[in-house]
Amino acid sequence: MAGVVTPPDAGSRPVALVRRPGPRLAEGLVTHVERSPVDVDRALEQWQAYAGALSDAGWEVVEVEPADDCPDAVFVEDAVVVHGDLAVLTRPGAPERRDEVAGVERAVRGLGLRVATIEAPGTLDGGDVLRTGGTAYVGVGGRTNGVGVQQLAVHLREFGVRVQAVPVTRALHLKSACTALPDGTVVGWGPVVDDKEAFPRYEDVPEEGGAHVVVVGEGHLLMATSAPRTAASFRSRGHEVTEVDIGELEKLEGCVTCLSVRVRGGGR
Ligand SMILES: NC(=O)NCCC[C@H](N)C(=O)O
Repeated sequence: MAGVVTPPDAGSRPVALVRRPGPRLAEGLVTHVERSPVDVDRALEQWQAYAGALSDAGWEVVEVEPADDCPDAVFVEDAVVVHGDLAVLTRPGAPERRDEVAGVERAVRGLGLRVATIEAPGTLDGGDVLRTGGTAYVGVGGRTNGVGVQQLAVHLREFGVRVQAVPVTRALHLKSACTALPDGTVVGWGPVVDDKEAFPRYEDVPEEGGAHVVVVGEGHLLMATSAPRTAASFRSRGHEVTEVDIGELEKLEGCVTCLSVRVRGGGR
């Protein structure tokens, strides 16, 4: 498949972990949207194009072993938070998703990362962890609880990261509601951002999908095609924007951020 290598081989490019969607994808959880039929073959094509876009942007794309019994495994970001050379394996808030973590652990160990864990009664989903400017904002109220935030803070203390809990009640994850541009501006879909004041710089975007940006290079953003007006506005501000259609994955409340875990430096 274009752009994807399975075993990690030594190289200087930063690594992006991805996990291919399995045959049970259409059974994935939905919380804030109505369930609609998912075309699994089309989702696989869209995922391949997403992985290809990361590769084209300079990332070494490494596949986590498939987890065919876990419908939501493609949303690999939720199973691990990688900071420097440390991989914090999560304890997903949805019990249905906890079996996803074992394969992700093997992948991060294979990359040479150190491993820490979130333990019961803590819960944490990677999609709730928004890092920008030395702070990790962690969404609490959906899949992540306060104990999970405290445990993450302990794990990230060695990096000098400030951890701040923020409420999430209107979206699945914090990063379903907002993400950050390279300059630290948090961009969000207003109707689902609980506390805009939590961020030093915050801006509304005109489309829900516009709240999801992955910074894949200097000034280079990866976004979904579902937010063309936001993409145009970011381009007019000097960003390069690559757009990918992830429509089948959006039906399961997925977004561009949750389909990969970016490992910048560290590990090997
Ligand atoms: N970080 C994310 O936004 N992950 C999306 C997870 C979607 C999945 N259907 C779930 O409900 O867990």
